[in-house]
Amino acid sequence: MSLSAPRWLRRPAATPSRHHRPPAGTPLLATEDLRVTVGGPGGRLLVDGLSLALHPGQFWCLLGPNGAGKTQLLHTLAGARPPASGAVEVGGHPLAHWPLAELACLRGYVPQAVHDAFSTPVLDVVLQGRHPHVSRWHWEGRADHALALQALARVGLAPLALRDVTTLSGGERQRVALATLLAQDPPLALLDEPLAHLDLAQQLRMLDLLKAEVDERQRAVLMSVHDLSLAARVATHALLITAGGRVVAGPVEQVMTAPQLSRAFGHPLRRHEAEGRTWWLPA
Ligand SMILES: Nc1ncnc2c1ncn2[C@@H]1O[C@H](COP(=O)(O)OP(=O)(O)OP(=O)(O)O)[C@@H](O)[C@H]1O
Repeated sequence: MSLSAPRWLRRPAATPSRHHRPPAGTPLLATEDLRVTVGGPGGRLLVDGLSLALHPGQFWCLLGPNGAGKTQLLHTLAGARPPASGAVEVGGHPLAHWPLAELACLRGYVPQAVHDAFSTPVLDVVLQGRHPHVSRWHWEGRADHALALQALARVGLAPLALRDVTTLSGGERQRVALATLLAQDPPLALLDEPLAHLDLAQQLRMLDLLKAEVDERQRAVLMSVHDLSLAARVATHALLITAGGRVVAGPVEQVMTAPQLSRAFGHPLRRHEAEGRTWWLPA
C-alpha cells in the first residue's frame, strides 16, 4: 500500500444520506490495495492489491477465466462480503458507512442468477427497484409504476408485466433483472455476467442499453463478461484477473492486449479489426 493515500480516501467520514451527491471528481467506486480471498484463513487469494477508481461515464468490463474470482470481487465491491484487507468506497464514503437504503440509491447490483421463491407478477419484481427511492411508510406511487413499466418496455418485456415471474425463461428473467436495475436507476451498476442467458440479438440490445446509460446519462458500469469481442464493443476500461490474484486494471487498450489476455486465459488470442470493430478470436 502506498504511504500517502489518495485525497479521496483521506476525507473525514460522515454518515451519508439518500440525498448525498458526491462532489464533482469523486469516484463512484474506489478501492485501495484490496485483497479478496476465499476459504477462510489460509484460503485462496483471488485478488491481490487492487486499487482503482470508477468515474461517471466509464464502462468497465471485468474479465478472467472460470474461477478467477470475478463473482467474489463483485460481491466484495457490492458490500455483500468483507475484503480480506484494503478499502472499498462508494461515492466518497466507506461501504460500511452507508445505510443500506441510501447505498441502494447510489449503486445497483445484478447477480449472476436469481431464484424466485414465490409467484409474483413481473411488474412487482421490477417495482422492487423503486423501493430505495420510496420513503418509509409510503407505497410506490404512479411515477414509480410508470418508471417500472418504462424499464420493462426498454428490455422488450412490457407484454409480460402481469406474468408470474416463476414462469419466465432464463433469458427473460435476466432481462427482468436488468429492468429492475433500470427502475432503480443507480449512478453505479455492478453486474455479474448479465449477458449469460441471452441470445445474440438480446446481448447486443442489452449492451446498447447499458452503453447508452453510460454515455448519455454519465452512469458508471462494472460488468463481468466472458465474450471478449462484446467487451471490446463497449468497454472504456477493463479489469483482468489473472492467476495468483494478479489484477490488471485501466483503460481498455492497456488491459485488453493479446499477450495479457492470452496469458490470463491460458490460450493464444488474436485481435482482429473488421467493420470498425475489434474482435478477439482464439489462435
Ligand atoms: N466458500 C468457498 N470456499 C472455497 N472456495 C470458494 C468458495 N466460494 C467460491 N470459491 C472458489 O472461489 C473461486 C472464485 O469463484 P468466482 O465465482 O468468483 O469465480 P468467477 O471468476 O466468477 O468464475 P466463473 O467465470 O466460472 O463464473 C472459485 O474457484 C470457487 O470455487
